[in-house]
Formats: sequence, C-alpha cells, structure tokens
Amino acid sequence: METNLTGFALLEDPKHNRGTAFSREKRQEKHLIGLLPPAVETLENQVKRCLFQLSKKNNDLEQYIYLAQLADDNQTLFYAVLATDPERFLKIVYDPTVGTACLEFGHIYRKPKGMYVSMEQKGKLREVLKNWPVEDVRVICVSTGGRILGLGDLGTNGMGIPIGKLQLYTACAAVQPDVLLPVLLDCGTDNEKLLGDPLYLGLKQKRPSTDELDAFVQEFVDAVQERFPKCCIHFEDWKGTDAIRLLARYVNQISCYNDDIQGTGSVTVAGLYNALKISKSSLKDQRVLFLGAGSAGIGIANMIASAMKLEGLSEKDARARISLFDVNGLLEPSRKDLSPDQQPYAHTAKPAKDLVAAINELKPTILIGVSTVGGTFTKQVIEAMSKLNDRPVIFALSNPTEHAECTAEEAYKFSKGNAIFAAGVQFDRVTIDGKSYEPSQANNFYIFPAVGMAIVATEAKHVPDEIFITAARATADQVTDEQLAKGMLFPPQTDVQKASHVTAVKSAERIFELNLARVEKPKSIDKLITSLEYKPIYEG
Ligand SMILES: NC(=O)C1=CN([C@@H]2O[C@H](COP(=O)(O)OP(=O)(O)OC[C@H]3O[C@@H](n4cnc5c(N)ncnc54)[C@H](OP(=O)(O)O)[C@@H]3O)[C@@H](O)[C@H]2O)C=CC1
Ligand SMILES: CC(=O)C(=O)O
Ligand SMILES: [Mg+2]
Repeated sequence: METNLTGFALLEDPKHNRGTAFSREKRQEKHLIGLLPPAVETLENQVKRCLFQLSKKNNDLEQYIYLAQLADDNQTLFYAVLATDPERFLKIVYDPTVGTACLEFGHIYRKPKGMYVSMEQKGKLREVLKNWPVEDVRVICVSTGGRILGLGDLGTNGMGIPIGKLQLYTACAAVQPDVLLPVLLDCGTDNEKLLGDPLYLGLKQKRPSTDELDAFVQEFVDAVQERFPKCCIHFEDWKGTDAIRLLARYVNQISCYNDDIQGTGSVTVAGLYNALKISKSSLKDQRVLFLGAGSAGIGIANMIASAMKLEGLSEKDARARISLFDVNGLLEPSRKDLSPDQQPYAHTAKPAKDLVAAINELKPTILIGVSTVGGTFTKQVIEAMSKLNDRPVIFALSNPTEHAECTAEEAYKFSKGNAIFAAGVQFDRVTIDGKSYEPSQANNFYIFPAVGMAIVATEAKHVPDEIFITAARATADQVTDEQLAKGMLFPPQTDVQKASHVTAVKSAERIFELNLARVEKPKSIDKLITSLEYKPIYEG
C-alpha cells in the first residue's frame, strides 16, 4: 500500500481506504487506532455487508445511490461488490438505472466525481485540467449531455454517463480506475425544465452556436493533448449531429473514438454475426432497415457496410442494402433535409412516411431501432417483418427501457416466437405457450471497455473503425453453439470480464497490425493485457 496518508485523511481517500479491513499493524502505522470499530474484517465480509445493505434498498435508484457512495468511500470494495454479480450490477451502475440517475442528477447529487469543464472557463482550459491530480490519465470519457440515452438534452445531469461508462471500463475490462477521467463539458442546455430547476447544477444558459461549440471543443482537445499526451478521448452521448461532425474531424487526428457511433456499430455487427448463424445466412445477403438515422443509426449503418465489404461487396453495393427511416420518413433522394452522412443511404425509392409501408416496399431481413422513441415497433411493424421473413432479425436498441422500440415480449408475441431479438437493455426471459425465449442485450458495454483496455495497453494513436470490426468478430465468436441454440447473441454477462479480456487482446493485436500502437509490440499481447488488469483486492 503506497500512500503517505494517515488517520481520517486515509479513511476518506477511496483509492487507499480499507475501512474495517485495515489490519492491526496498519491501524498502528497509519494512526487509525480508535478511528475504526475493533473488528478486523476481510474484504469478503465487507462485501457481504454491502450486499445485505443493498438488499434493504427499495428500488434500483436507491441501489445506484448506495453504490455511488460506496465508490466514493472505498474503491476496492465498490469493484469487489460489482464483481460478485456483473449481470445484476450492470443494470444498476449503468443502463437503464443510470438514465433515472441522470434525470435526477441535481437532486441526488452528493459529491463531485470527475471534472466539470464549463464554457465559463473558455480560454483557460489548460489551467483547469491542471487541477486534476492524476498525471497519467489514459482515457477521458466526455459528454456535453446533449443526448443522454434516449432522454434528450440533459445538460450537466448527463455526468452520470461518463462516470458510469468509465466504471464499466474497470468492472468489465479491468482497466485501472486511476487512469480514467469522466468529464462533463458544460455548454449549457436547451432543456427548459432543467433551466427552471433550482437544484440544477449546470450553467443556466442555452447551448451555443455550432461554431462556438466547435471552438470550445478544439480548446478542450488541445488542452487534453498537452496535459495528458497519452490520453484517448472517448466521446459519449453528444447531440447526434455534433457527434458525427466531431468524430469525422478528430478520428484521424488524435487518439479518440465515439462510442455511440463506433461502439454501437460494433456491438450491433457482433449481434448480427450471431443472428445470422442462427438463421443460416450471411451478412452480404441481408437487407437492413433502420428506424432512426442519427449518430447510432449512421454509425451502425457504416459498420454494417464495412462488414459486408469484408464479405466481398463493393462499398456501393453494401450501402445499397441499407436504408434508413427517420422522424420525417424514409431517407430517399427527394428529401432536402439530409446530412452528408445520410445521403449515401438515400436510395431511389417511393417516399414513405409509414414504417409498415416502407417495410413492405423494401423487404428488409433486419430491422434496427435507434429512434429514441419507445413503442415504435408496433404489432403491425413486427407482423410485417414476420410475413416477409421466417426468422426476422429485430433489434430495438434505444435506451433506457421505456424508449426501446418494442419489448422482448412484444417481439416474440407478434412474431409468433420467430424473431431473433435484441434490445439495448436486458429484458427478462419471455415464456409464450410454454416455450421460453432468451432476449439478448445489444449494448455497447460488450465493446467499449475492451477496446478501451486495448487502447490503454497499446497507447493507440488513432482508433479507426477497423478496430471495432475486429472487436465485433471477437465478441461474436465467443458465443458457443449451445448458447446460440438458446438464442443468445452475446457472451453471458456473468462472464463479461472474460469476454472483454479476449476482445481486448484481439483489438490490441489489430492496433499493432495497423501500426497504430505507440508502444513496442510485446511477445505476448495476452500477457501484456493481463499485467495491466486491475484486481479489486487489498494489496500490501
Ligand atoms: N444499445 C446501445 O448500445 C445503444 C443505444 N443507443 C440508443 O439509440 C438511440 C439513438 O441514439 P442516437 O442515434 O445517438 O440519437 P440521435 O438523436 O442522433 O438520433 C435519433 C434519430 O431518431 C430519429 N427519430 C426521432 N424520433 C423518431 C420517430 N418518432 N420515428 C423515427 N425516427 C425518429 C431522429 O430523427 P431527427 O434527427 O430528424 O429528429 C434521429 O434520426 C438512443 O435512444 C440511444 O439510447 C445509442 C447508442 C448505443
Ligand atoms: C448505451 C448507449 O451508449 C446509449 O444508449 O447511448
Ligand atoms: Mg451512449
């Protein structure tokens, strides 16, 4: 244990605090005698107490608050508790409960975590970043709170997302927590409810123009490069148009990626690889229709097109197999509101405002929801997909739960059990007429922690889509035939650390192949990753 802290200062430092697990010798050495109850406990016993206390909480948000406080008190114990049951705790510290926590952020706030970098500090960001006490930050997860899950603009309340995402780097892929920094880039909010809330913690002003935002982001990017030269910037939950524009600007310039675009593209392709093993067909033969054409929709579409190209299609032919439908209807050439990223998917077709009509016209084999709007995959939509396909692939990816385009139960019921279904959240198993169905969770948490570990291990200078295609294949290939037979498209969440390790190793190999690493290639990438992995135990 390396720290000069003693007494209460030590007990208040989450990295070094062990609470009742401080040995008698350490209590003596660190001036803790009298500051703790006499029992000297093991970490296992402390975990038991936490689980008991969690069992007394009345709802998921209360569990979230309890765990947030635990993370502030004792980092080791926090990650040890999460490790007891990743499947149970992923939905508490992350999606969907983190959505409720973000809605309530100003109300449940206790203690600062990470950094709040606001437009008030424009021109001084280099100075601001110096206030962070850790010198070697390797990943910053940064949001403007512009589009938090499917909940819209939540301004500074969005801070729950960078915090939760980075906790998953550690909980899923064992990245050392010290090298991770959540940042909320506060550029105001257009959310009137928050602007009128006396407990709102962000800047009470409207969002700036695109030019002003971009200049602020540029200053932030420059300040990060200077203060943390080995740091990768993970963009998360920005307004869709900002997300796409800024990724295009920085992806070949600095170490950065956008999880909603690239991570979501990757996890969806992983799910499709396995869905198509079940339906015994190949990706290049599919026709894909999206509901939603924002950052996730375009990100997934581009990733599917890249994966189709690997199966021999040209870029043009791959894109011809993909169509998108948004709030204004089908994307087609007569639409005057399309962005340059949407235009390649605007194929000649009859204009359509009705999703069922578009399905009947385009005859998709795969339907993907990234619209942010719950219930949009109606009975008629699912029935239309089922009439056209023996095994329609239906992914309702919008978060959190109420925003999913359909529930698992609806997907199975309206398709008579034939849908190959995944959602952004984990729905419970469904039983219809005595037959049980296992819905999958297509959520980027299978990808970003593992890719994050690969980036940390290799000090990757850029993070292009190729790495995410590799991560998709690595994740998909870990699902066994037996699991596929149950309809599982992803590795079991109980094994998420094992799965993330394998995906991290493969992603790191790809980073070396692409000459993007800033470290020398080791003899064993597997051993390199293992050597970096954080373990929630008290050492020394
Ligand atoms: N499962 C996962 O791992 C992930 C899930 N997501 C989820 O995907 C959703 C979308 O994210 P993202 O693409 O970044 O968000 P964006 O805001 O960028 O895009 C939303 C898209 O949906 C369209 N849309 C809005 N309302 C409707 C409607 N009623 N019918 C059809 N289309 C509609 C919007 O059109 P317009 O722009 O014209 O309003 C836009 O094209 C979110 O709910 C998010 O939680 C995102 C990342 C990962
Ligand atoms: C999961 C995720 O990144 C999202 O819903 O935005
Ligand atoms: Mg996101």
